[in-house]
Amino acid sequence: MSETPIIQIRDLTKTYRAGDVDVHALRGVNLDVAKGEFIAVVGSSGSGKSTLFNVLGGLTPPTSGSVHIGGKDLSHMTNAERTKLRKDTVGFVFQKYNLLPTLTAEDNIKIVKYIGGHATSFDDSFEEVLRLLGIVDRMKHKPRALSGGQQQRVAIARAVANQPAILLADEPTGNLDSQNSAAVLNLLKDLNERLGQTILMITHDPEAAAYAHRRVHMRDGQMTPGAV
Ligand SMILES: Nc1ncnc2c1ncn2[C@@H]1O[C@H](COP(=O)(O)OP(=O)(O)OP(=O)(O)O)[C@@H](O)[C@H]1O
Repeated sequence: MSETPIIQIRDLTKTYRAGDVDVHALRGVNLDVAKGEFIAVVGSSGSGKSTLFNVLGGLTPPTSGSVHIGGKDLSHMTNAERTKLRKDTVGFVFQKYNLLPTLTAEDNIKIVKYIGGHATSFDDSFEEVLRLLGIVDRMKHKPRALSGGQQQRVAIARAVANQPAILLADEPTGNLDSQNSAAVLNLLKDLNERLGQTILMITHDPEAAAYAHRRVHMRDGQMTPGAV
């Protein structure tokens, strides 16, 4: 029995207006992502990868085409609906960890829950996530007292704190040495395999892409499939 894909993208276009010039960042992208997949999005600089993530994450509206996440159509959402999508359905991890320097690791993670109006203490299932990420004993530290790899793990914990339907990771190992990169990639793999987290990850690194089940290529705003 085949389930409806958690992400369905059809004929998606995004055109930016830069002065008098139209920049066609996405030119008809089609993609289905099954629940529980881990997909690497690869492609040269300027091919449209970040634009695709910005549309999927509700940060920017598409120009045409459709995007369904968990059955909801993003292309016709109001700004308020897109904000809700960002809060409830999508988790983001970036190359820069974007942690608040004055807050402890614990509060950096919990802030998502405060904003979301949810519980202010970690429940048992989230303690499991923290254990998986290997940061239980780092919760009282501020970001400057953590290594880059540890900061990225805190950022990942924050991204999955609300149990998002999809996790979007944009070059999550771009700032890390090879040892920390491997640790972060193994954690993403664990989140995927043990908790069934659906993950899309942009990367320039073929070794990072090899952690995914499937690799898709962006080129000039279009997508071509590719095997890992
Ligand atoms: N806000 C914007 N206004 C105008 N043009 C933009 C904007 N954002 C992106 N672009 C253009 O859209 C195209 C796709 O950019 P995008 O950032 O999506 O590519 P990318 O594949 O993520 O690149 P990189 O790997 O360098 O991050 C590029 O030509 C870029 O210059």
